[in-house]
Formats: sequence, structure tokens, C-alpha cells
Amino acid sequence: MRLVVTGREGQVASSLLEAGQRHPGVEVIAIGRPELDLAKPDTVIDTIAAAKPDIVVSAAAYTAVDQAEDEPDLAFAVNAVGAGKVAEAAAQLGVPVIHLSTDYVFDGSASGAYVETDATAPRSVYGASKLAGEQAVAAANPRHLILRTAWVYSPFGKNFVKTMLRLAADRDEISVVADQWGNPTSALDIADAVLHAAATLHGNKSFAAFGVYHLAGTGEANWSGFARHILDTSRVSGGPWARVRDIATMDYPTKARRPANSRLSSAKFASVFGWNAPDWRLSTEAVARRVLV
Ligand SMILES: NC(=O)C1=CN([C@@H]2O[C@H](COP(=O)(O)OP(=O)(O)OC[C@H]3O[C@@H](n4cnc5c(N)ncnc54)[C@H](O)[C@@H]3O)[C@@H](O)[C@H]2O)C=CC1
Repeated sequence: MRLVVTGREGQVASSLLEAGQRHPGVEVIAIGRPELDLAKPDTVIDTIAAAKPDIVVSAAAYTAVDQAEDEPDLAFAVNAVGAGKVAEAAAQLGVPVIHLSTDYVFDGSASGAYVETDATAPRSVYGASKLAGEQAVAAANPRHLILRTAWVYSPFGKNFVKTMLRLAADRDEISVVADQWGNPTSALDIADAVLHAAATLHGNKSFAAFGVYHLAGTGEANWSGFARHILDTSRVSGGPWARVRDIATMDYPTKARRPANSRLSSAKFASVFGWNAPDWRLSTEAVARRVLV
């Protein structure tokens, strides 16, 4: 099975490249700029066709959530038009697309965990551009899995785990928002789940349960609880530690508005694909230890 993933150095693409090496019979090819530039739709179809995928994984995106407020045209070009082109390329080749989306398609006003049929209402340009991407992907290729994930961290790229460990090396105390709730999700786990779903699609040509799925770490957290767990893991591993002070979102203004509750229920993914994410604490410990080495 040959998986072609967009976004060569992204957290999910890097994790898939690593996971592919552990699975005999699976080949993961990552493609990215300049050969494939989602902001230049002309570069997408031929580059994906040349990589000869059995399944396309659409993981590249404009992910700078705050900067997107100032660059809505670029965010939509990449996350909506570009994502649609990737799905179209897969459709032309007669193969499925697994597209990554986000919890930020929700406004955060729900009291419980969001399920796939809940109404979307993004609060940010990034969230709106990703929602438009979901619609473009679904329109371009009926054989799609849209996997909405959340709060992604890994040993690769930029993410919250690395930021906390870096700050703790210089400070005694870090202020972190305590009133936004979600599911921290390791890109290593996303890669495992994507490989699992891809094998199901590849092995069962009559698979029919295409559509939207939520896929996030098991268990919930707020950002300050997530930070404490990262730093406590660091301390017992001999790494830096700092006190975490709870603050409110209003005390940490950002350009983009974020949902207060973006918890996702991953029950549909578990029941269709028979795959459950580990508890977020265990996955966080594994990634924090790797970052510290
Ligand atoms: N990072 C997070 O916390 C979350 C991410 N997601 C989604 O998961 C997916 C994967 O995210 P990550 O791996 O964390 O992202 P990342 O930011 O680590 O990687 C994104 C990749 O896309 C590439 N890219 C950006 N613009 C491009 C363009 N015009 N053409 C080609 N490539 C381009 C970047 O170079 C980078 O390699 C994305 O679709 C993202 O929207 C969803 C929820 C949360």
C-alpha cells in the first residue's frame, strides 16, 4: 500500500513517514513545496499523479491560526481551494483521500463533546477556511475520510509541548489559559490511526462508510492541565520544570477567537475502524520524553 501525504515537514506527515517504516508493505511518500504548493492549484494534480498513490493523505495546511486573521485569502486558497484540488487529484486516480480537519470548525458553545453531526460555526478565519476545505474535499471526491483532530503535538515541528519545555528552561512560572477545554492529540497517534484506516480502505474495496470522523486523544484537558502534565513529565525525566499559573482567555488576548470547549467524541472512528487513541497523558509523556532527549 502506497500512501502519498501532503505537507512534507508537517507534524502529521513526519509522523506518518516514521510510522510507515515500522509497517512492512506500507510505503509513505511525502510531497510538499515547491513541487506541490496548495496556493498554486496548477501544481497539485500532476504532482500527486506522479507519486502513484493507493491512498492520498491530505495533511498540508495553512495552520497559523492567528496569522490567518490577517491573511484570509491565503488561508482559504490553501485550506479550501488547495485541499479540494488534492481530493480532486485522488478522485481522478480513482483512489480515496484521507483529509485532516480541525476542532476549530466548532464555536465551543456545546456543553459536552462534539459529535460529527453537530452544527459547525467556526469563530476564526482558520476554522472557516478548514470548514470550506471539508466541503471542497467532499464535493471533489465521494471516497473521502475527513478526520477532525485537535491540539496536535509531536516530536516534530512547532507545538505546545515543545513551547512549554522551552519556556520552562528560562522561567520559574508560565501563565497558561485554563478555560479552554479540548483533547490533546499526538501526531504519532494520528499517524497510527491513519495507517489503520488506510489499511481498511485498501483491503475492503466495498468500504462504504466514507464521511466525517472525529479523531482525538482519549480524555480531556485544559491548556494549563496539559502544560502541568508536560512539565511534571519533564521534571521526573531530569528536564526543566516551571510552575503553571492558571489564567483566563481574556487575560491572554489573541487575534483569532478560539472555542472554549472543542472536545471531540471519537466514538464513531472507534466503532467503524476498531481503533482507540491512547489516553492523552500517556501520549504526552512519550512525546515529552522524546523532545527532552
Ligand atoms: N496542529 C494542530 O494543532 C492541528 C492541526 N490540524 C490539522 O491537521 C493537519 C496537520 O497539521 P500539522 O501536521 O500539525 O501541521 P503543520 O503546521 O505541522 O504542517 C503543515 C504542513 O503544511 C505545509 N504547507 C503549508 N502551506 C502549504 C502550501 N501552500 N502548499 C503545500 N504545503 C503547505 C507546511 O509546510 C507544513 O509542512 C492540518 O490539516 C491541520 O489543519 C487540526 C487540528 C489541530
